[in-house]
Amino acid sequence: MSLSRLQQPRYLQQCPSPLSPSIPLPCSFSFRVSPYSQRQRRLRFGGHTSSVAVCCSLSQQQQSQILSSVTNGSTVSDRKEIRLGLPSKGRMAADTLDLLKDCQLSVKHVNPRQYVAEIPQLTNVEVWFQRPKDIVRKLLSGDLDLGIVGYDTFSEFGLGNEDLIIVHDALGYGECRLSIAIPKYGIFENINSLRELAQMPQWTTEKPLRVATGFSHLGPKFMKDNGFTHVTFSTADGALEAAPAMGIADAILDLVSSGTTLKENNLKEIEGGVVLESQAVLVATRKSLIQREDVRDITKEILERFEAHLRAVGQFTVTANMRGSSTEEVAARVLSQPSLSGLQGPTVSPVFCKRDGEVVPDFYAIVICVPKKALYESVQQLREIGGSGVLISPLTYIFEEVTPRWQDLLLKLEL
Ligand SMILES: Nc1ncnc2c1ncn2[C@@H]1O[C@H](COP(=O)(O)OP(=O)(O)OP(=O)(O)O)[C@@H](O)[C@H]1O
Ligand SMILES: O=P(O)(O)OC[C@H]1O[C@H](OP(=O)(O)OP(=O)(O)O)[C@H](O)[C@@H]1O
Repeated sequence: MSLSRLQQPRYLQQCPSPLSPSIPLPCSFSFRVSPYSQRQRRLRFGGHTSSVAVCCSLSQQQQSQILSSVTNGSTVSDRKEIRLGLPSKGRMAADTLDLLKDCQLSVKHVNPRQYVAEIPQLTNVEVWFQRPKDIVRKLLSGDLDLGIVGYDTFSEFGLGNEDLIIVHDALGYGECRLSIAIPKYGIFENINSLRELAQMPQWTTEKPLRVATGFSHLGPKFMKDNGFTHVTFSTADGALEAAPAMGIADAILDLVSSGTTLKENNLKEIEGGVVLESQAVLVATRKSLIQREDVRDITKEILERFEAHLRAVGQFTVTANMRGSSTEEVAARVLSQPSLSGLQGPTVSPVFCKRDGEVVPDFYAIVICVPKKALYESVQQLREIGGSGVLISPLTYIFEEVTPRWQDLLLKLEL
């Protein structure tokens, strides 16, 4: 499909305005950077600090209102094209494009100010660049068929809706965890677990535990599931780590990857405080997959490419020469070594030469895949059993006979 067609206003008219945020939370911080360490969170509100706590637990009624508002969008059968949502900016954007490129699915993005692009290898697929949370909302409303987001965003904005299906749960980037953190000092000095935090006598109806978080769905649910009765939540668009030091919150619930931001703000994680582990995932809507064969075909192709690439990323191909009496004898020697069994066992091929006018096997060439982590160990084991001329090459794709995640998906769809 040519971009010129995509640029026509019809598409822009078809694309609905973004849904309102799933949870209307009135409070957000604006801040300017002060001359402290980059990861220290100091917020300034025109020279004054402000203390705001907004209770944002969701009632059942609110949740069902949100769900019905997001599921009443356009139906998938209205559209002929297949829409894939990709993060428009932020941490996930570049890595997502890199993954697609590594799978020979480069996105052709002619104009960086436009939010629509194409993947020439995928017929009839429109790429829409959106904020991760909007990708999830638009999957729910039926305005996207497929999307790539962090599992945290999927869980927070997907609200457990069964129409969203994770097609690939481990795309290998955007790794982080959603975790509770508390100050290292003061009344929290000796608190090291969620249980201890819940049991602190300080939390009462009048003075509940105040948690600052951007995860207004997962936060209250997690705390309730873990026995916190006296707890309120406040929110902000970033720099949550500043909230305890500012006196706005007692604890925070935020994403952590290296842990540097917590450390530099005198905060610590606690045992049992991880709500979820996250990385980038490929999501599709059940409706699109069930109703449209072309969506299933494209999903299968993307999934197969992802699986083949990601399987290959951790492996090297190793070839070596070896003397021996037969292919079976050489194979047995290779298999006697723990790191040399490859993905399905070694390939052993005779290398022929002409001796006294006769064509005979001179030596054997073996080919195996070895995990990158076990490379040196494997080379040593090969040498021990007589391997020579060891060649190592990177692997690009490993296509298996079947794609396990595709089989799982068909089962989930009952197809
Ligand atoms: N250390 C980290 N902190 C935050 N997000 C991380 C981290 N490591 C990986 N991620 C992933 O990146 C995503 C954040 O991406 P991005 O910066 O675009 O989001 P955002 O700031 O939440 O989006 P928005 O600007 O739309 O509110 C997270 O949802 C998570 O999946
Ligand atoms: O464990 P670390 O590696 O230190 O990363 C964690 C920090 O990264 C994210 O913030 P980000 O940098 O995206 O800025 P934000 O606070 O404005 O969202 C997140 O909200 C944490 O603050």
